[in-house]
Amino acid sequence: MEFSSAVAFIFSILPLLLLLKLTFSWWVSPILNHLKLKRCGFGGPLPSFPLGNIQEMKKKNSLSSSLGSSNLTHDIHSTVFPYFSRWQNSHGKVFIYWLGTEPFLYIADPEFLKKMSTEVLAKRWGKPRVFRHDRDPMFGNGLVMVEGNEWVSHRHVIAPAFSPLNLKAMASMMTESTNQMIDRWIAQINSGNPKIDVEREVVETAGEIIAKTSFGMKGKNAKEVSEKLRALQMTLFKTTRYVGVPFGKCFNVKKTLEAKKLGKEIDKLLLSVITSRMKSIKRQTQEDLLGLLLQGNNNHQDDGKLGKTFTTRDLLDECKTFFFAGHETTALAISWTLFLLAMHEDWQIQLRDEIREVVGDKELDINTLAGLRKMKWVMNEVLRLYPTAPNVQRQAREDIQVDNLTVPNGTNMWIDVVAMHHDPALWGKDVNEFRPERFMNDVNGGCNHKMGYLPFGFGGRMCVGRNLSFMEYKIVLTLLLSRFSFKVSPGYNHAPSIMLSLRPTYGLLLIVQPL
Ligand code: HEM
Repeated sequence: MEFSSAVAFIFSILPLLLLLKLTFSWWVSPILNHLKLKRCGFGGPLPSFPLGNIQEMKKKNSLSSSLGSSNLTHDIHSTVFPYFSRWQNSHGKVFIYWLGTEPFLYIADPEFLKKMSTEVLAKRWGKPRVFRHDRDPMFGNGLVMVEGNEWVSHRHVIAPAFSPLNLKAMASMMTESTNQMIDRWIAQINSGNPKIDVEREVVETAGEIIAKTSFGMKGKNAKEVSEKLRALQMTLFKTTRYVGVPFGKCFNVKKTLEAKKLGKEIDKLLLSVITSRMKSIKRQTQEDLLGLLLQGNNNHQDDGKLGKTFTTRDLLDECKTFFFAGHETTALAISWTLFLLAMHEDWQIQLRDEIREVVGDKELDINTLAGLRKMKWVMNEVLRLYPTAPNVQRQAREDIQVDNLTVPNGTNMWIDVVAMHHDPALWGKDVNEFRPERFMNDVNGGCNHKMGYLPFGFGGRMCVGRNLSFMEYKIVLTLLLSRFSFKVSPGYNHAPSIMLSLRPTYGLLLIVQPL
């Protein structure tokens, strides 16, 4: 065969080869995987090609996704995850379901989780690759997504930035933003409207706080970055997504392009902050997270690497990661707390008394805040009933043996924290009641399994920012409870739902009265 006809032949069979490859990876391979998982001992709802179980996941629960204003129940699992609640009834607390052609191991059994996680070191866990691409504009290769030895070195550099000593310097930034929010509320109340959507307000304030504490941005700039980052999150999570489905992105090209554009704009804004801070690295005095990371890496090299670990790209991804992982989870914990306190006036009074005794006229610093014990029980109980990070995800990077079951290498995992936090078998009959005192003498709140309470995840990958969130939670609540009392507004519609975090779908309308 002549050279030119050989080339022509190769080109003519290329589409066929491509078709075979796609057929194998999207059709044959998932079927083989399904059979393998069945052989390994896992059941679950029957998937169909190409959506897997997505169709069923979109079906609304018969209870409907809104609980209304008259039924302020905390029994929310079947509202926020109706499909998991249905599948649990027929397949138990551990089963396989499918997002498109990707298998996910659903876990709501803490004993299974304990056995599985003791088998695997933190650095050997993966994060679902199928989410990596989807969430790239938000997290890039930041700490939430990075794996293996790279994760070890990122975590090693980042963790000390959250030490109590470093957090101390951030308290005043938090107080400043909260006081600005309080001034807005007073102006609104004085104009005759005491109904405030506390979720919208607190999320906005927490966005500003994290922009200040992460990248040292203030005023208009902080607002712009935080607004763009939030717009990106909305674009990615407010629309119906077909993660795991072949050509899933094509279902929503407009939103995908919008997310990409926002991602680039944010990168540009943050990049200018990072480069100007790198130039003044020797004079580095700012005590925000970026400043601390730069100080920790201050032997600036010419090859684009910052000292031990971080490139400029790494820093950019970490700044975005802090923003996304940090601000909404904390803000929603504060918002759900205000809601629960509005329902339980006795606890508002108890916390106000504690604030008066422990804080009084003292400065709001980390040592003083440590004395707010009841406030910590309240935070724990709020994160039990309304875990703002409602699930934890992993991917197996090796076969994992749990008793007589094998979790095959590559299996994605979805740990349903909402289900475990509302399981009467773990917490008893009062599981759906707000009882902060259950944490009085037990950090695990009386849960009968130590892996049944996971608001901040588990093992070596547990939330690195939890100290920052404890401090922010206590500062914001102390300032708010010292100035206002809260009641649930008759217009509030109780509809917790998932948009990455667990949030109130229609906002959180409370009646706020100055004390
Ligand atoms: C109430 C507030 C918060 C909650 C409920 C929360 C919850 C979580 C959860 C469940 C995880 C996953 C852990 C796992 O995979 O086992 C996580 C990881 C993480 N969180 Fe938080 N978080 C909060 C606040 C924050 C804050 C304030 C920051 C930073 C400013 C932050 C940064 C991170 C990062 C970077 C990770 C990834 C850690 C790693 O994989 O090594 N979080 N968080």
